[in-house]
Amino acid sequence: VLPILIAPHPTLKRRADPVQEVDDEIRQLTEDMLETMYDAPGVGLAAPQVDISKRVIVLDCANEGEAPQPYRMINPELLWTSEQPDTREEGCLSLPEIYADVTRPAACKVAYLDEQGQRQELEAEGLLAVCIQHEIDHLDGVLFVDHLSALKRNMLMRKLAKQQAGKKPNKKA
Ligand SMILES: O=C(O)C[C@@H](Cc1ccccc1)[C@H](O)SCc1ccccc1
Ligand SMILES: [Zn+2]
Repeated sequence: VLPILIAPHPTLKRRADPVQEVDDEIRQLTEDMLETMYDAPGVGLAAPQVDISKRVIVLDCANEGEAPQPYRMINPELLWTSEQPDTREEGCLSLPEIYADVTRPAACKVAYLDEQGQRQELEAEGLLAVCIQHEIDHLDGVLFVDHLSALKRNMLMRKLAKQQAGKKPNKKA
């Protein structure tokens, strides 16, 4: 299980680098990320969240009790997003206990390389579409709070800072 970065952190605001070759190191990274995601638990995870600035995301939006449906996406790109919007309360493993309604295209189509380096295309709607867009945002240094008004974002980031201050033992003490 890899440590997940908590915002604010420079890696979370940086544009991640494309993967040049899908090799064993990248395949190991996707497995480590899936293990970390399931442990959190979450339905998605982007490499910058574990302090690796590479365009790699993993997701599994299967419901409890359903068979897992893990996706490993390398260099994912949105080919198409629907005009039709959808609003859903989002959270983020890098913004613990922060939730807000975010409006995004309800459906999307993504192209990516799978763990064998094969080009795949996937059309998604519902939670899967939201998750894909939320994770690709991470690769571009965008957090879900960046889709909110400055007022709301600042309020939520102050709440996060206060919450995190309360947690970390003061080294000096
Ligand atoms: O931090 C992340 O990127 C993982 C998020 C992805 C996500 C956020 C909002 C909506 C869809 C996906 C985590 O999965 S947040 C935890 C969670 C768990 C179940 C359902 C929704 C969010
Ligand atoms: Zn997130």
